[in-house]
Amino acid sequence: MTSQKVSYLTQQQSKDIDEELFNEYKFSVDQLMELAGLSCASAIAKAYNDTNKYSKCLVVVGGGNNGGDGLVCARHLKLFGYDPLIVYPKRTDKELYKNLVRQCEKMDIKVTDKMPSEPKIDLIIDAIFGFGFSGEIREPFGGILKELKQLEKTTPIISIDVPSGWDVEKGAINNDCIQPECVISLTAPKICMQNFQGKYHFVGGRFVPKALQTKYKITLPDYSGSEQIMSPLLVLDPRQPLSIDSFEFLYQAIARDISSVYEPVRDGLALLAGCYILKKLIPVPYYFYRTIKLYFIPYKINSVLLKTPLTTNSKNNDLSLPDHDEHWALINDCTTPSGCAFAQNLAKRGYNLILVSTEELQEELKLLSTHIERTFLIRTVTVIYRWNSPQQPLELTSPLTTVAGTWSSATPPTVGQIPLVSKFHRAGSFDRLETIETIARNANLVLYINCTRPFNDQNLSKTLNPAEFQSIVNNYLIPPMQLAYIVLPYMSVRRRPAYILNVVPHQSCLNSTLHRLLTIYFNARKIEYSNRGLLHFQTVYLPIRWIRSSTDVRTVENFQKYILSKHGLNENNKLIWGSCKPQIYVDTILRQLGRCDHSAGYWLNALHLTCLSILPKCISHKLIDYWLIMK
Ligand SMILES: NC(=O)C1=CN([C@@H]2O[C@H](COP(=O)(O)OP(=O)(O)OC[C@H]3O[C@@H](n4cnc5c(N)ncnc54)[C@H](OP(=O)(O)O)[C@@H]3O)[C@@H](O)[C@H]2O)[C@H](O)CC1
Ligand SMILES: [K+]
Repeated sequence: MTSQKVSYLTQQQSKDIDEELFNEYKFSVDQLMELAGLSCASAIAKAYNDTNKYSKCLVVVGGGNNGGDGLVCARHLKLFGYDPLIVYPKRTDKELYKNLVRQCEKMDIKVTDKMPSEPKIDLIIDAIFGFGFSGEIREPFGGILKELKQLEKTTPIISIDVPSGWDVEKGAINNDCIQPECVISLTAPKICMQNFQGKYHFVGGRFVPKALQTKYKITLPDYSGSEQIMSPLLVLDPRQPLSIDSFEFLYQAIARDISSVYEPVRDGLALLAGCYILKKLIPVPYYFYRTIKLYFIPYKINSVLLKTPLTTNSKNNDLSLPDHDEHWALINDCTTPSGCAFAQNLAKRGYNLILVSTEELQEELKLLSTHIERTFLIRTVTVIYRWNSPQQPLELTSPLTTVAGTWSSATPPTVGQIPLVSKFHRAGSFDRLETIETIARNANLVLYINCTRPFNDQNLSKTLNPAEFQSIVNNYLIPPMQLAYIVLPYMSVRRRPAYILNVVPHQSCLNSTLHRLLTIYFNARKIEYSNRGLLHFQTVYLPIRWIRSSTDVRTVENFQKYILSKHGLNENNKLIWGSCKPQIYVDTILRQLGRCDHSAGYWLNALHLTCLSILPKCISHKLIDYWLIMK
């Protein structure tokens, strides 16, 4: 999914909208079918664009409009250079369908009744049933779907609108159901697509007038320009071993705020999720396991942490930190322009910094850390996230090991006290928590979450291939989430104030998955924290212009190089300052946390920020824009 929000339709809604398009809006079936089929062919051409590898397409056509879409799609595929073959076992006795078949035959597309016996096919297009499907599958389609299920092992299946045989709302109801690699939802995804685990999900069928959309209170894709399809909604490559902390989780979690639904069983689920062997013993679908793990473990851990306050005052306590009385701030994604600028601003005020960035940027991270230590005479610790190699434990690059306390195997730690020594490393299950907990032990003032990636930027997600997109998501979206889940309770236990500042450089980020997830999370935890005046959460919009002007962001490497060349490092490899002006925010944060004297400046800033937050976005963004230029 891009983090763009699109409504999921029930079967009834789909039928109602369909009917209204025909009856009220006076579209004819063939008009909409043409557009539907064209979007499908366009999506296929986009996802399977290597016509040397993917040439022979088997289009399996059912008796309803979904089948009609398939016939149209076949015709366009032919025009796009593919070699389609149509299997049409139960021909519809209607003029429209006869015409569609004739058009195909005239274009040298073979139409047969039976599945080819020795199919040498590269792609299968499933146009058997769409949202009109219900009940038990009747023949000949039962047999055909069984055959497709076998072929699925070697050949990608692309389903039009709904994977055939799936319940339009419940999804795949048993293991016999096909699992397409790609689905092109028409008009909007049907509810079953919330369980889709394939590689590509497109939305097409750009024909719904605004008024109809308003009437049904649905959100449809925000197609760019003249596009007939929206870029993949959810991009996962099942062939690549997925990091357990994948984007899919966010997608699932966002799809519904499960915290309220599952509250009564939350602890049970968290425990289940914590059992690494569960995945091996019980064949639960991977996404399910992943979801419960990522969503429920934090709750469990949080409660453990909250119940086990660590007596940091005790002299012989393992966790007494040498820097307990110092101010430490954590900056996530500190190699971005704004992250870098915030780091320098905090350092200027005497804060020691925990600088977090991803593996690919470790050189830059080192550079930044040295630069800051030298310039501001403070201490820094660098932490690297390594999300792409789940086998390897996370590494801390600086002396955090020395401040994390010592443990003996005779007194193993509790969940809340996981040490860094490798023999306690809980591979798999609690992977990565060590780092995060260590951060929590050390960051005694500000937790800064920097979310400066324009994930919603449509052009970006379009220009990156699925693997790259996923890597960006894993690298830049998940760390802040985990930090938020794990670090906050820790800080709360020690009565350390936490200030989450979510910095976004692009308007679209305000609708981003991360932002929404953080908001859900913080709203849920607000009472717990705000009673003690410990949690502040704020999103600020710092417009940075590089996104719009970006030229070549087709690869992650280029993307990062681009960021660095533009905002992080110049050609001489010398650090330059970030492009935003964070001083004002840093001041405000520190004052709000009581770390600075209150002053007229504080109130002005507070007022300023409050005003901005209550103004409509379109105005506040303009104002901040203007304000930054003026400064
Ligand atoms: N507004 C839009 O988004 C548009 C979407 N289009 C496409 O139209 C389909 C929906 O088409 P519809 O004709 O309403 O229904 P289907 O094609 O999905 O299904 C009807 C055919 O399937 C047969 N069927 C149904 N259930 C079974 C079953 N259990 N076993 C076997 N066969 C079944 C049914 O057979 P009958 O014998 O009952 O007639 C029909 O043949 C939508 O999904 C989009 O793909 C439009 O093209 C444009 C507007
Ligand atoms: K289908």
